[in-house]
Amino acid sequence: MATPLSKPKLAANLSMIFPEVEFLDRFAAAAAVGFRAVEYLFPYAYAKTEIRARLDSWGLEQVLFNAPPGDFENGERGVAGLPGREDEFRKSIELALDYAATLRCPRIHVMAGLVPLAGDPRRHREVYVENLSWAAGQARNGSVDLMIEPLNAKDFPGYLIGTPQAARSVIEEVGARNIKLQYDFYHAQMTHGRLLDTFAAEQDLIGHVQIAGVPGRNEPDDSQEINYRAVFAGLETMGYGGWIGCEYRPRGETVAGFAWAAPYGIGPKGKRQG
Ligand SMILES: O=C(O)C(=O)[C@H](O)CO
Ligand SMILES: [Mg+2]
Repeated sequence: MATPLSKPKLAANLSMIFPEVEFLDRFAAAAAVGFRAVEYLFPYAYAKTEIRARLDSWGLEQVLFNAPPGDFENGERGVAGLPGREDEFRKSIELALDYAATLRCPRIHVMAGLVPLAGDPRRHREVYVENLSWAAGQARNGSVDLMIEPLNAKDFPGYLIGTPQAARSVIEEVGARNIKLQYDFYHAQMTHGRLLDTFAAEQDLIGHVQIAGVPGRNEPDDSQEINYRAVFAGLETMGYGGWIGCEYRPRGETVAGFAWAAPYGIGPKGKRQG
């Protein structure tokens, strides 16, 4: 029997899909195929008013972006857990919150950073907890949730937070209601599998979800390992009503690859969802 059709709230990740068009034109491209919400990595190369204008023009909700990650081009993946970078971290959060206010974005992913081979993970974790405690207080005034996302060790060797359990441990130690877990099914499958079980175990902390196919991080379709029809049905059964970020690299032209999303109203004839 076919899995009952769920109605996942899909958000377009504009850092990954529509690579064939300029970033600021991706908002129109997402709206044209039926998305009502967008997320991306870093908006800082653009004036926040430029982005706000596109969200308004195309009736899009901004659901997530990342705090500045340090020197991303040279391999840094966050500074929140890097000893000695505390001042830079605080300035990065102030900038991210300034963008979040204009973009009316309720979630910011705060990347933890990489632990060097000679580094002490305990010290890095200590710094991450201290920085997140400070940042949670800053974000609370603007009703912003700060997200922690476990990243898989194959793509992100040395990343400070590799499992949902490690994320939970940090969140519980920080003890702030606005620090939440970002559950990316791509990283979860690359790291541990048992996707819906681990989702259920951490659901009380989960504030955002992302998806992609495994192993290619391409379209989340039947050519890849994860059965997303079953995942969406499971999320619906568990009462997850949040956004699901489509954070995948299209194999070819983005719109040609939306067959997987057609049942959810996304595609060349996309009808606005919800
Ligand atoms: O890589 C991912 O899955 C993310 O969502 C991070 O925000 C960027 O690396
Ligand atoms: Mg992700």
